[in-house]
Amino acid sequence: MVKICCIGAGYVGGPTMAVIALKCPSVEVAVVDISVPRITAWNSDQLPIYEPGLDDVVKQCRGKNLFFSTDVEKHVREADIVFVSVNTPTKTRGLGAGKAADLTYWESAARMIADVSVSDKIVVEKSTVPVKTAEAIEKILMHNSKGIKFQILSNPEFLAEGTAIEDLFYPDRVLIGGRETPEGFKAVKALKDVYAQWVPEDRILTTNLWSAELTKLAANAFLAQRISSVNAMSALCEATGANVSEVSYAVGKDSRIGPKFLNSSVGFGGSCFQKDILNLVYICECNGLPEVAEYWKQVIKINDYQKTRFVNRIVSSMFNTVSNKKIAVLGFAFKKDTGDTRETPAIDVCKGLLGDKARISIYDPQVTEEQIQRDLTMNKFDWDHPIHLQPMSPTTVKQVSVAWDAYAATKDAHGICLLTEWDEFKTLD
Ligand SMILES: NC(=O)c1ccc[n+]([C@@H]2O[C@H](COP(=O)([O-])OP(=O)(O)OC[C@H]3O[C@@H](n4cnc5c(N)ncnc54)[C@H](O)[C@@H]3O)[C@@H](O)[C@H]2O)c1
Ligand SMILES: O=c1ccn([C@@H]2O[C@H](COP(=O)(O)OP(=O)(O)O[C@H]3O[C@H](CO)[C@@H](O)[C@H](O)[C@H]3O)[C@@H](O)[C@H]2O)c(=O)[nH]1
Repeated sequence: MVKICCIGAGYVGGPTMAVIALKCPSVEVAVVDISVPRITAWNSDQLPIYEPGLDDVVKQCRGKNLFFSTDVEKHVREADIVFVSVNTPTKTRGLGAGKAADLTYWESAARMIADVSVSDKIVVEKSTVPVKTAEAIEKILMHNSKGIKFQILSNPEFLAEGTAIEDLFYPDRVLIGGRETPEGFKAVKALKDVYAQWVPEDRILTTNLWSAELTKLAANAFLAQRISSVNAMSALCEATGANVSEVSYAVGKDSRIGPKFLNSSVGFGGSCFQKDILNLVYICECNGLPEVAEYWKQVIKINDYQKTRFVNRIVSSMFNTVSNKKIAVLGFAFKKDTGDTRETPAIDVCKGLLGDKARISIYDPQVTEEQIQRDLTMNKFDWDHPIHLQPMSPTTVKQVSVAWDAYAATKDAHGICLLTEWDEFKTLD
């Protein structure tokens, strides 16, 4: 029986491994994490993340061929294939701060794999990493002096939150990059055999390591660029009387452009787009490509501009002040069907309104008051570290209250900000 171990039981590791376990009954899958509360939650009826369809998949396999554990070393030692799906946050200090990926957690996982292994293994990069990371990981693993052989593969994940299970069941593509050597090809085939149990062969792409690593950053940059393009257009629409929904619909009808990812918004959020583009920008700069870096930086600048523009429009339309006015915020998650608030535009909008002394009443069907208060008091990029390493916020923002439904949040409000497109908001009175 093939044994898989995944280090990191987060938004990617949990759902991805649950689907592998479901689709490959002959594979034993262990998902391990240093966070005890997270693993406890994965083993309970209240999973640590909200994702449609996930409960059902986990219930079908947990205890059979899917296990969640904090015994990281034991499961790594026993595995044939080790996925690494740990945090790769934006660096907050030192060289490349504010842009480069912080590979602390990745490196410590790689060193642990090297230390505890007693047999050859395939190590799979599931986290999003800078191009050429595999080279560094190889160095760490190969210098183990025990004669154990490791093959490194890059298998970036393209799932989107809120549709993770659907995306994993029917992926547009699965990408596997490996070394172009006989051992590399053999490792690629071993991983391909796992996915081939439910993904059609023509959707499993194999490339060299660097292409796979870079494709992940490129795909996110292209997606985010579409949103910044339509959001930039929304500013011009508002200035001219054009309607951005009509414009984007008509533009998307061109089959060369296509209709997806053309919804204008308060700006994109989520743990990936900004982080991955900043990382791409840094890589371009390090490779002596300042023009290319500048080009991608603009995607982030427009995103920040859109969030600021939204706040400014609210304030200017309310006699240039929201001081002591009650503003209702409907939706705090970065998109519908998730409780994830990482880099949600709601944080910037709320902070902007608080800067003008508004009173804010927030309702989101999946986000707790505790999370909202943490988000509004946390420093930039602190959110992307393992939970037990995040700073606890000693204070709460007094002008912010959290309501139990949309009507309570909007009662007596001077203005309403609709920040997440939850379906339940469509049918409100
Ligand atoms: N969230 C997404 O939609 C998504 C999609 C594709 C790719 N990614 C990438 O996947 C990676 C993981 O993202 P995520 O959203 O699942 O993050 P996450 O924070 O939800 O999960 C990461 C987990 O790794 C654990 N961890 C960190 N260091 C560890 C170690 N040394 N040993 C064991 N466990 C450790 C943390 O405790 C945490 O539970 C990131 O690189 C991200 O960019 C994310
Ligand atoms: O037309 C659109 C589409 C999306 N968004 C916003 O963009 C953000 C990101 O949305 P989405 O891409 O659907 O969710 P993520 O879970 O962040 O998924 C992205 O980031 C993941 C992590 O790398 C990748 O795996 C996915 O392929 C990629 O879609 C959200 O704030 C959305 O509201 C828009 O503003 N307009």
